[in-house]
Order: sequence, then structure tokens, then C-alpha cells
Amino acid sequence: TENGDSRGRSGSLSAPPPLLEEAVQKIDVNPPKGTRDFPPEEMRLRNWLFHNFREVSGLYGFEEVDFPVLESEALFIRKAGEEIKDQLYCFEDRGNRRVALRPELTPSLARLVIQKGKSVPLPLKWFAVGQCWRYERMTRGRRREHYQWNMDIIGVPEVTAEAELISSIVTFFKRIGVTASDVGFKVSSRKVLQEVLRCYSISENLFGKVCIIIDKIEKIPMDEIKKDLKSVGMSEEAVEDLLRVLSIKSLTKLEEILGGPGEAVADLKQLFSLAEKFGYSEWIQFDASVVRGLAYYTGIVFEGFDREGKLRAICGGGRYDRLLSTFGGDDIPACGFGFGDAVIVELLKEKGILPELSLQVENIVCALDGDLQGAAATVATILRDKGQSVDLVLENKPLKWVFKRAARINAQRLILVGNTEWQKGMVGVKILSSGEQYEVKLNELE
Ligand SMILES: OCc1cccc(Br)n1
Repeated sequence: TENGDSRGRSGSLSAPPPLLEEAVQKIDVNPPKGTRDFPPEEMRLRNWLFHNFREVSGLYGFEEVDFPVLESEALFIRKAGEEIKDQLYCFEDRGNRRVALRPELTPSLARLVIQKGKSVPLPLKWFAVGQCWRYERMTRGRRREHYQWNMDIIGVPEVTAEAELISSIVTFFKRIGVTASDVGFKVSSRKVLQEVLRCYSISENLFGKVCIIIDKIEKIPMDEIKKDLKSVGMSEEAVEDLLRVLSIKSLTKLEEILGGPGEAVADLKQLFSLAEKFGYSEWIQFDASVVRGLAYYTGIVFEGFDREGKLRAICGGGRYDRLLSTFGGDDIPACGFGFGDAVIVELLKEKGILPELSLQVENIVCALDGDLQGAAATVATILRDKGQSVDLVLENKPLKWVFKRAARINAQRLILVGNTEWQKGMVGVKILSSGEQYEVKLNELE
């Protein structure tokens, strides 16, 4: 409390006996493993971050949507060996339904698009900010929940959609003070992989599995990658060639290796040309090793990375033209990205550009005598009806306590309701930054 001790009005140190029948059972006051509380300071930072997510989404004409955190497990059961499936936070509910806490937002978005069907004219530009979950063995001490900003464009087959999405993330970075010297985007296309696999007449249904293995290139030893690729049926030669292609960092080289302009190179050339027009060329680079860890991507994929290489991917996304049809919907082209709330905060801390966010209250209103508490409430209401924020002192407290609280909540003005002034229909006002003090008629208080 403001005066530092925890005594109630009675001043007795010991707490009154519990009124409940059952004995007091001391609970763990920490949140469940892998989850976070958001006390005021953390909540201000989260609100600032989400405000910027929403502002940028609005700048791009996107509409906000949301879905239940709890979804049918079937939405996330894919057979490509993704980490996201191994860590699914799933269970059987009391109705014996297999359900899961969503590990990502895209499948829910796809479900809603299909549900809406023809009633929503394409293209759709939807965004969401939602909590996503995974059940990871705590051995790695990583979080089990995070908030993701997603933006998705449904119904646009052209690369202009991916270019627009990357532009929106660049706009977001610039708004929060992150520059092209701090972060970049590695961009590639899964069609590169497709073209290589076709050269070795490796069947399309291996495509998802191969992508998931390749996505682990920087996370597990190379010989394990090779072993996994062979285990899904790739020959030694195919594996070597694929890894060679994936190490390419130039589009010209890629075109040579792939033996001429295919869809992958054409898409990527168009993306880089659009990046020029959007003005974010310095933010992106081609990197054939980017495949992303979600099986449903079918074309351009990209991920935001910190140029110092200290952090995990900041965000990622790509084209997923087949997802809606795998859910029984029409064959509608789509692309989108996910942007987590944790790595970006680590980056801002690294760069020393966390925003200064403090509680700001315009007024603290205090009754100088116990019997003026009602008058103080009247004053608070007058100010609040004018749109002014008021911290109303709710108990009879010494002025020293009031000044201490005013400083803690960054109040701009102290409004004192005292007998003498109140009899004249006035209140005392003290501007806390300058110390200036004056009396004002209640009906002139603004
Ligand atoms: O980025 C993968 C992911 C999904 C759900 C929760 C968390 Br934490 N992380």
C-alpha cells in the first residue's frame, strides 16, 4: 500500500480468521508453467504492441476477426511431421470430443472463410491478434503460450499479395523504431523445392514432409537432415542436389541451377520488383534455405530475422493455396503471416528501444474531511463526464499519503475538496508539476 505497511484500519497485524468453511489451502500464486501474467507494466507494453499491430492492419485496409482459442483437434492434424502437431495442446472434453488449444490462427481463419462461403466477396483482407498454445516438455523451459498477430489475404493468386503483406510488416517495424539495419526478411519459394523434387520424380505427397525436414536445417546436424531425407525416400544424389540448391543466395544462380526460368524464379523476380516499388528492397534478400515449418505453404515463403543472429525468427509467413481445399472448401488462393509477441520484445530490449510507458492520470481527487467523501465523488463525476481521468481517493487518508500516491500514478493535478471552499461552491486545484495552486468554482472546473 502507499504507506508501506499492510495494516487494515483496525491496525491489527494478524488477519481475521477465514470466514470459509473449508480450511485455507495455500495456492501457488504463479501462473501455470510456460504461461505469463501481465501485471500493469507488462500489460502497457503488450497494449502498445497490439495497438501498433492494429494500427498497421488498419493502414492496409484489413478487417479484424477472431476465433475460439479452443478448436476441434482435427483442424491441426496434418501428417507432415510438424513440430506444431507434436506439441498440440489437445484433450478430450466432457462430451468426448477431441479438442485443442489453437497452436496457430491460420486453420481457424480458413475454417471461417469456408463457413462464410460466397457470402463474403473476395478478396478478403483479415487480421487477428490471438493467443496460441503448444504443450512442450518444460525441459526446454520455453513458453507454452504466445500472442500472434496474423494478416491474411484470401482470394489473390498474384505475388502482389505477398508483397503487400511484407510491406505491412516493414511499416510495423518502422513505426516501432526498428530499421533495415536491425532486421531483414529472407524470402524464397517452395516452388524451388517442388522443381528440384520433380527433377528427381519424387512424388508430390512427400513435399510437405521434405519441407518440414528442411526447415530444421539450422536446428539439427546436417547428417541427421540427410538421414531424414533418405528415410522419406530420397536418393543420395537427390539429397545432395537439393541441399546444394538450398544453399543458393542469388536468383540468377538459382535460375542457372534450375535450368531456366520456372514459376519459382518468375514469382521471386516479381516479388523483388514489387519490393522496389513499395520501397523496401533493402529489407529483403533471396535465401533458398527458407522453407518455414508449416506443411501447408505452397509458394513464396518469408521470415523476419535479426541481422545480429541472436534471436529466433521474428515473424514468418507465405502462400498456402491448398489449405482451404484440404478442409473441403473451394480451391481459393491465400497467403498470410504470423508475428509473435515475444521475440520482437527481446529485439527491442537488445536495441534499447523499448517504449517508455507509464500510468498517466490527469486528476487525483481527495476529500480533506471524512464527511466530504460524497462531495469528492461529485467532483470526480463532473471531471469524468468531461472525459478527464480521475483517481478518486476512496478512504480518509493523510495528505502525505495522497501526495505520495499522486506521484506514483503520475497525476497531473490534485483536486482538494475542503469544507471552507466547498461552502463557497469551490474546490482547490494544485498543478503538481509546477506547484501552482488556486481555487476554482465547481461549474468552471475543466
Ligand atoms: O511459434 C510456435 C508457437 C506456437 C504456440 C505457442 C508458442 Br509459445 N509458440
